Amino acid sequence: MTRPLARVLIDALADHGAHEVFGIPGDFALPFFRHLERAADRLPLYTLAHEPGVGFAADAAARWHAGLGVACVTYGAGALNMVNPIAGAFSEKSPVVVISGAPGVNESARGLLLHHQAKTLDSQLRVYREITCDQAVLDDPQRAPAEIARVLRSCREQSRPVYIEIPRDQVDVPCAPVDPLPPTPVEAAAVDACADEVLARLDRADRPVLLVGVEVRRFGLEARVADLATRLGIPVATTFMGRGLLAESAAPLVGTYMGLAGRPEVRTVVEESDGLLMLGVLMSDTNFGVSGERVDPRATMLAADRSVRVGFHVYPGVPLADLIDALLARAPGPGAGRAAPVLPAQPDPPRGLIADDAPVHPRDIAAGVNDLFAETGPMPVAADMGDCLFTAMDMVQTPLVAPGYYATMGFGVPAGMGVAAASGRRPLILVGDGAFQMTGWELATCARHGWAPIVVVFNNASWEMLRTFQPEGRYNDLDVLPFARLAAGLGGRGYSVSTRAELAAALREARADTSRFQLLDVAIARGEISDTLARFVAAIKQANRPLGT
Ligand SMILES: Cc1ncc(Cc2c([C@H](C)O)sc(CCOP(=O)(O)OP(=O)(O)O)c2C)c(N)n1
Ligand SMILES: [Mg+2]
Repeated sequence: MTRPLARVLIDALADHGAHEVFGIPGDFALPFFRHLERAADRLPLYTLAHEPGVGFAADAAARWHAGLGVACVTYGAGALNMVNPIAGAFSEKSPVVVISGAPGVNESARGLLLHHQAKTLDSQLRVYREITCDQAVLDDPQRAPAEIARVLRSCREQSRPVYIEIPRDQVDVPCAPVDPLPPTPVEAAAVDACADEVLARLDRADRPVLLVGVEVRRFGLEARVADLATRLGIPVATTFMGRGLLAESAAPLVGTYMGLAGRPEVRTVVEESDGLLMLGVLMSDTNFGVSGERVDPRATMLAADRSVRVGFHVYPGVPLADLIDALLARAPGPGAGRAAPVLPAQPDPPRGLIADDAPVHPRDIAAGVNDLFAETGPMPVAADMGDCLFTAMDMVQTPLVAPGYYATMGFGVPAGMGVAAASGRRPLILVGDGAFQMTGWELATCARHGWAPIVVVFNNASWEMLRTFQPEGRYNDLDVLPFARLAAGLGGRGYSVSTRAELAAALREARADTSRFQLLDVAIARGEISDTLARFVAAIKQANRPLGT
């Protein structure tokens, strides 16, 4: 039984784990949006104001669901506007499906240059080939079902964005339904051999450690990894991007590894391990760039990107989930493994904000948020790039979406809205004044979707993180903007905060008002940065200092 191609694609997205669509239409996408609007019962459509926001929201929704995020845009001006968010999703292994409208199959035959066209009609496809793991152009309804099945399986299995282009004259063409493909075959003997060798190395090690990263979250493996660590009796650390993983479990968690920028006791455990098993970790500079000692590759094993490197050799085609299941099948029963490791004490996150007339420091925001969460329960958090992200490290562990590796600004506000759509919960958004000026205006779309996030703007009138690297740069001076006053015009409620007492009161009132978004415009003096950012910058400077200095 055939249905219009657009509806076949929408059903396939839902069948592969999509829960909603974020988008902005255009004339090349209008026919597809007509079907989207009719299919709202399967996939609700949320429109935003600017395509970067669409991409960030879809990325955050994908992370929240550990499923597919969907970003639907028009050809050219729309899709090319969204390149940065999708590049970030690729870097941070977020499974976003980009759907772009396109000129009709025969439109190019007229020999005219088409509006929104860049260099050539397939320039956009070539750009997206660089930031997605698979692509399809649905210009043939006979091949479309197989193309969609292939691309959506790639998205799920690789946890990376994919690109689907749908010419506007193909949207209503009759098309057969999509049969989801079976998982890509895995060589069981390779998985067994790999698991045997990994376990043997862990058994031989005096100081084995698990380091868990972003893929554990993306593939929904947190409970299995917690069980594995507990049964093996091996301490577990998370990477900067993996922060929050296992926080709710009984696993022997030592904390977040941030090299010289993190707690020395965590650094010691990781860097002095003689059997480091890294599960789903990105070998990035933000995870390892400020390491005290370079981890010894002979003592490390890395399972990521569907392969496992053990020392200097690699087992290709071994997905993380298959390895973890094989290790669990071999692990000793509960309590039969090594004696539970002695763990360094976890520091208490700052609490007890002193509500006085002192100016606000980033650590006061962490304390105020921790007090709030203790009182009324935790909220999911979306953080932008800047000191707000480093301050989030001092907040109690709650689900956090942030550009921890790709490090793009502009992520925070639209990502918080994506979490609101995906979770149905009220998020807390942390954003600097610089990043707010990029995508903060998306808050104006909250009212039509019924979202009421609490937004804390770290307003130091500065690109302060850059100033820590290059203090003499006057270009880091930004204007003091009245964000609280602007909030009302965008449909929200604003609070001007310049003292700790005003911060405490604003957090309480904002939490109580669920009628619209709440924006706390918190004045912070230039030069006042979180302790974590201060350590990170010092570590970067130390790690990058010229040899011999
Ligand atoms: C889209 C984009 N443009 C530029 C940058 C570079 C950059 C940073 C990173 C290093 O690449 S941090 C930073 C300043 C952020 O200012 P603000 O949001 O006010 O936060 P804070 O004052 O806390 O620093 C910039 C411009 C970036 N990360 N992302
Ligand atoms: Mg700033």
